[in-house]
Amino acid sequence: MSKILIRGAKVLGGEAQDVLIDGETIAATARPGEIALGGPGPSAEGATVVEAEGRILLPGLVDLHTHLREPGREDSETVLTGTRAAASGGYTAVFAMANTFPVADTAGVVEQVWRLGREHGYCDVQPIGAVTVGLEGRKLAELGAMHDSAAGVTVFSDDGKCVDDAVIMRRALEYVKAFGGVIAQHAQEPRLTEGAQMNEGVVSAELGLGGWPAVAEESIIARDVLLAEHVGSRVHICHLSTAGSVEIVRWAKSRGIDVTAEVTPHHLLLTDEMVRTYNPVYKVNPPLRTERDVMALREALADGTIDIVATDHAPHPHEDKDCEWAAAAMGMVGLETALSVVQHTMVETGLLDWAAVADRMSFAPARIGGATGHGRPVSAGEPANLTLVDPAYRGTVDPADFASRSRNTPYEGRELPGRVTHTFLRGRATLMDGKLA
Ligand SMILES: NC(=O)N[C@@H](CC(=O)O)C(=O)O
Repeated sequence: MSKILIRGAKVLGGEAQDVLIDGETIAATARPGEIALGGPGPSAEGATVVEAEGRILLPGLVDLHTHLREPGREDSETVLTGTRAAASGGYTAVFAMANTFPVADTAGVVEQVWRLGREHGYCDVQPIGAVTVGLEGRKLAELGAMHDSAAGVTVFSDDGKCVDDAVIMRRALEYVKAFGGVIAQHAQEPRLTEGAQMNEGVVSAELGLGGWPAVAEESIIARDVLLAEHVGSRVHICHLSTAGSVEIVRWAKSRGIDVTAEVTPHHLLLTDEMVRTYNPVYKVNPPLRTERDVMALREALADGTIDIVATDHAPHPHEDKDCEWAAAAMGMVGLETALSVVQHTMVETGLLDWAAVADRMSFAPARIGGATGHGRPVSAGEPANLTLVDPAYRGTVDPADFASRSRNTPYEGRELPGRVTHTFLRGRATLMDGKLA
């Protein structure tokens, strides 16, 4: 059994402590020096020492919204490359979206993705099952069979597409209620977004690009929180992007409706002004919105209206992005920059402390998705799923450094703070001194 002693890190940004990992679990936490000096409790003899003074120790990050692309689009990402990217970004568990080829709408496909995650061992992969067959929105997929499979699916989503039929959405909410599952909705009213290319507003009018109105997102969220209330079931809203969406979720929570919501790092930082460059790296679903929306999303993440940060890591190969705006695929990679963007937008602005970051990026997503063994306190007896961050680091984003197979980052050349130096999955370093194991 291998031992690792992490010395002097600020646990969740608080007091500096020593943390001893023995095998797959945290064996002890103590004041600096205590464990090494052979105080009472487990011995650190023979342990590999990680000097971590000035660093922040967090529970391993959990991403509720990752596109791993396997099966079917291995030219963009595979379970292996995507989980390596996850480990690089400090993640110990990711939820893999169902919009693969074939779609993850059967027990067979979700089990395949889950097995690949286990075999590669960089990060736990929890497949998300499709809500409807083929993501077509017409017929419920085999939700029960996916739940009962080895993959144990509890989160279902047609992400990339909206479950726009209210009756199908109602049935899905009713169905998952039986086993405590959750429907993660991609809120996009399809008729209101036909031909949409970017946020509908001043910039879209000036550029003459098809507008994507905020109401297309907000109307679906309003409907779905009411459906969740009616059915007495649980709904999760993917990638909130507008100030109005925040208001609806805030209202729903004040009514006691069982709703949770996520925001992506890019919606916390970037606006539709970027589209003036016509660089398709900024093309994403939902689209980048306005400064006012960005500020509302930050406040909502700070006050808990928005529960979590989820990356919506959406890898695309060069040829699908290096083309004219209208033809380009939507989406950005995010796993390897998420924590830095959150540090920049939320911690360095004073909106969140590190303990709250641990909540929004580990505790809460693990709870929403039911990721066993993840999002646990950093204390003795818990599984050693941990992330070590150097918050003082300043560097420029270079996509050539990415472990992801795709490079479609909107942050190329941008200076962002912080760096994940180590990631531990059940006591094993998947990332050590910034290098993948
Ligand atoms: N978020 C994105 O812009 N893209 C996602 C799916 C989606 O369209 O939501 C993808 O799978 O590429």
